[in-house]
Amino acid sequence: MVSTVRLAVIPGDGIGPEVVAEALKALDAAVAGTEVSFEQTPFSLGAARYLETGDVLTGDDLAAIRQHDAILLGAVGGVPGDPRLAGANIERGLLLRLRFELDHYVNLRPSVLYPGVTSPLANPGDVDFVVVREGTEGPYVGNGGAIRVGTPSEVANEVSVNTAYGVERVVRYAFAAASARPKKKLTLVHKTNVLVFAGSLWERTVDAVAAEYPDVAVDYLHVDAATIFLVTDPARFDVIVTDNLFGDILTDLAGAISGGIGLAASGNINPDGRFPSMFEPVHGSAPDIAGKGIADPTAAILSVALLLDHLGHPELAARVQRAVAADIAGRGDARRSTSEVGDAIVARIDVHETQRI
Ligand SMILES: NC(=O)C1=CN([C@@H]2O[C@H](COP(=O)(O)OP(=O)(O)OC[C@H]3O[C@@H](n4cnc5c(N)ncnc54)[C@H](O)[C@@H]3O)[C@@H](O)[C@H]2O)C=CC1
Ligand SMILES: CC(C)CC(=O)C(=O)O
Ligand SMILES: [Mg+2]
Repeated sequence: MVSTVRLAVIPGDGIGPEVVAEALKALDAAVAGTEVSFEQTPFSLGAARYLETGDVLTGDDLAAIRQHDAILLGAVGGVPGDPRLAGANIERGLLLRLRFELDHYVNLRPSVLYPGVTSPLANPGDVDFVVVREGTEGPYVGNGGAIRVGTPSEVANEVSVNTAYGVERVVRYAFAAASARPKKKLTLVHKTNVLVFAGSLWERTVDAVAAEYPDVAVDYLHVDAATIFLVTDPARFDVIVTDNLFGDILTDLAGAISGGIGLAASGNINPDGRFPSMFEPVHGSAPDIAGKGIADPTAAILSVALLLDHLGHPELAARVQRAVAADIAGRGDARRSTSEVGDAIVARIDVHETQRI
């Protein structure tokens, strides 16, 4: 059946537009010759737009984005500490607002150590796990405030919000994901020994849902210990379920052990399908390398694979993933530009049908 997907494209700031350009080339190649096509609408959003117009995300922007089936985002945010962006809070006003308004309660972040990738770990073993990070609650909701700001007696609060409704739905998603994977293991990561109220809610919810999934082995790690095991024994993980903040931190580490942040893809999923889900690399706008043409676009390209899978085209997703795996296997130490990596992956997507990897 012929289908046209309405795709909102937010290239964003820094290396965002550079990697999104390559991701779109890969998307075109993946759907070429199929009955799936994408109708793209670009949205100019991010720090650059704010500096030009003073707008971060208007009601009209949001309404227009909602009309799409999916979103591809590069990265947003300027140079950390740039005083011109002090009042804007691009990350909260744009990125987090999209995640909250579009109810992206699952932030899905797979980590796979592809053959040929150099991990900084001596013996990484079989790294193939996925972090299911809660995406709409936790300390990122903006529930806080400060008094006596700028004085020696300043007090600043940032409250973590955890609701039974919010925790249960993401835990259910994580169990279903674990049950569908070969290892069938779920690890709750939290800090229940000190964050006792939220920790207890997460623990009780996991225990309750676990009763419905006797096939899934469940364990628990405090987040500090989880960082140890991600480095010493990442193969022990299968599905990690955790809150918004811990998941943010753990997935940069997960990216680093699986070959670098330039390979780490993610999906901000609204599993109910009421709103468009949003796919983006785990990394940020990397102002330190922006404009140099050296950003690795692989994470953005793998985010396209997650997008295709989410839209019900696992065979097209696999086409992209196989091309990436083949490119990675042959990379060696040669440094390539952003577009050279994109072109090489696209070439492998194109030959996919004749040269199965
Ligand atoms: N989803 C998003 O839009 C995110 C936005 N940010 C924003 O991005 C800006 C920069 O944040 P940072 O903390 O520096 O994190 P970052 O992820 O942008 O960069 C961290 C380090 O990783 C490197 N790096 C990142 N992506 C890479 C790639 N594709 N290829 C090669 N190297 C890569 C960078 O050069 C830098 O050395 C900030 O404004 C931050 O708020 C940060 C994380 C996520
Ligand atoms: C604004 C931040 C929450 C973005 C980020 O670092 C992430 O989602 O990984
Ligand atoms: Mg992050």
